[in-house]
Amino acid sequence: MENTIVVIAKGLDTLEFLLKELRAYFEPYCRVVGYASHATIPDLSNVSHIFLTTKLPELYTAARKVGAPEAAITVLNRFFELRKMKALMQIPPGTTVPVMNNTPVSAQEVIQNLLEANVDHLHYIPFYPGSTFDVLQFKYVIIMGNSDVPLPSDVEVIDLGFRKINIHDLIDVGRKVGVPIEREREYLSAFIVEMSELAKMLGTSYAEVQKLNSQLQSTFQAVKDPVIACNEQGVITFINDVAVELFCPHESAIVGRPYTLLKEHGLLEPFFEQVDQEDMLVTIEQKQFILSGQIIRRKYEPLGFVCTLKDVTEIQRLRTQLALRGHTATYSFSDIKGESQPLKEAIELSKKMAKNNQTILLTGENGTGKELFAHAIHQHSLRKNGPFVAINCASLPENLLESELFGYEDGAFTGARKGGKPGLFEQAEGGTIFLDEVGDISPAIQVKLLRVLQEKQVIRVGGTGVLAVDCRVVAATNRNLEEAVERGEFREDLFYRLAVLPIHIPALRERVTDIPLLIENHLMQQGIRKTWSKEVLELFFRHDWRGNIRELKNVVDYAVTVSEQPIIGSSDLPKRLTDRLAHKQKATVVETMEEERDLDILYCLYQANKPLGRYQLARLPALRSIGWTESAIRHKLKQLELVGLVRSGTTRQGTTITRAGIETLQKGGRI
Ligand SMILES: Nc1ncnc2c1ncn2[C@@H]1O[C@H](COP(=O)(O)OP(=O)(O)OP(=O)(O)O)[C@@H](O)[C@H]1O
Repeated sequence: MENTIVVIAKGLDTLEFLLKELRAYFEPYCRVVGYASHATIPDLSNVSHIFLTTKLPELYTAARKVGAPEAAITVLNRFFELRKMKALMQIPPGTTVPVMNNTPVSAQEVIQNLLEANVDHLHYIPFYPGSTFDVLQFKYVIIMGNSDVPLPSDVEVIDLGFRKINIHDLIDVGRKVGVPIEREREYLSAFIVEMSELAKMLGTSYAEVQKLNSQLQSTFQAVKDPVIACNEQGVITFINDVAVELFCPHESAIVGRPYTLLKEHGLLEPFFEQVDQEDMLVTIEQKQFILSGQIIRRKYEPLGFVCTLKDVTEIQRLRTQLALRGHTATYSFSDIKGESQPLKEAIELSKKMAKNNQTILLTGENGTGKELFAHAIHQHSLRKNGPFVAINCASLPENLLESELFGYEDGAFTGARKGGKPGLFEQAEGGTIFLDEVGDISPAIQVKLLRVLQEKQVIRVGGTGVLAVDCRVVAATNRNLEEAVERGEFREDLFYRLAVLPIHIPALRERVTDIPLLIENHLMQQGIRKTWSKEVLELFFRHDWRGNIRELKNVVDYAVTVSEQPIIGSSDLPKRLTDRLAHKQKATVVETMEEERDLDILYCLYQANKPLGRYQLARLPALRSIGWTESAIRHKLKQLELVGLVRSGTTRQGTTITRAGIETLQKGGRI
């Protein structure tokens, strides 16, 4: 399963807001994508986590239809930004206030949230598009970030903003997908700071805020590590059960009492004295913990401190797990299934080249198995006992990719870790580094990479010292790098350095005889057995498989999920696949694969009926599911413009289809 999280929302505004929040927490460790429930959601059978924004059954049904049966589907727990609640607290008790949202269920959900948080001094009534009562009879209306209904100006609108994701949901899933502990701790501290600022703002004590917000309480209980917060007088304002167990198992009603009541309270003293401390290794009850504390200040005024403890054995376990995930090759040649001649030749060649120490360049379309080959080559090489470090060069912004690859020195940029950080080339010492999507790297990184390949040396970002590295490079790309060189987009000298030993991985359409074996193997891994009608297999043999094995696996998962018969027939296949085959039969003019691919893009522009940028095109499920990337779309649009089928604006105005483009679609039987 891919390390990808999907969020499905009812409204686009909410979706956009939540995507930003999720991406900030999970990226670059896990990909996050989102869909509105009314849009066509592509097959998600490869996705590990699906989040729904609200409890609506239609969202659940949408997720079940496209997700793998074993994917975790979670309804996000969400809560308002606490500071926004100040306005609510000032409404006189007993006032009737409509709570507006885009459906009755979500309006009710917000009311429930408010009541659970003990903000129960008001009488709330759900209000949504279509509600029959006249809003004018009320003095206040609560809205959540947007209002689909125009509101009269004499009603006081209290905007609680979009509800944010409960930090507990982030932490919980973050641990499963490999978000580092540092980020978890950073979020937790920020959350506590927000709480304490709110307390000050409302003029209440921390304890009152804690009472006010049961949501917060459950968050702290759900955090599995001890958390203690004190105000500036050293009075305990939060403590979760794990911390009670560790520091004062025989006491009760601890909140509101001085921290000196805790066992080992001397450890917290520096924070009380407002001395900022580095993380410390401490031993409590014969167990080792990392103690981190944060002094909470608003402007220069101290508000107290928060301490968290992390069990060292747990940290070590997580580190090993991450290291194992990132730094070992998990597949060998026996995992590459297929008996066709082109595949056998690619395997034989790879086995021979594996023994050599030279740089290998794997080429092939998306989803052909390049990554699988890279793992297998490492396992078959003399470096097999060394690390295998993989990175997708297209998935990170330029500066992050640079520091990931080459490392950085202390103080290289704001937020740089103390003591610097070794890059992946250093971490791959004695092993192999796999540079996936190498064709997408920027000119600046191309220069740096060339240096590593030529000199076998790296210079960390912000550093001057030269470090010798000993690792073998295996790179992969789905771009035609020779063409990129001709167009001046890829350095020629780097191309020759990378393509010392080139291996081409054949596309699935060049080895359709492997399809039955691939299907059987894929289903066997999930313990499923199914029979496929002859008609379906014939369709599979004729299909273009532009997303290759990844697309095949998705189609198979889809068919297995929707089929209710013992034998899978063509009616169980995704519509886009059968549609495309139907179009293909109609087409007389368009024959080559390349032209088919052009038609896909032209058709999307035709359907959109307005200019679309390459970013928007790359996010269309119809193009993404068959492997179109943003950079591939950019090149294709340039080609189509040259032959007059599309027109692009001078700046970022997007691209439109021309009359000639529409005629091409007609000739191709698409419209
Ligand atoms: N010969 C094969 N036998 C079994 N599974 C395969 C084979 N080739 C590819 N796969 C599976 O197909 C999926 C795509 O493979 P992989 O990620 O290696 O492709 P890729 O060429 O690196 O794709 P991309 O260019 O998009 O990164 C993976 O789930 C992989 O396990």
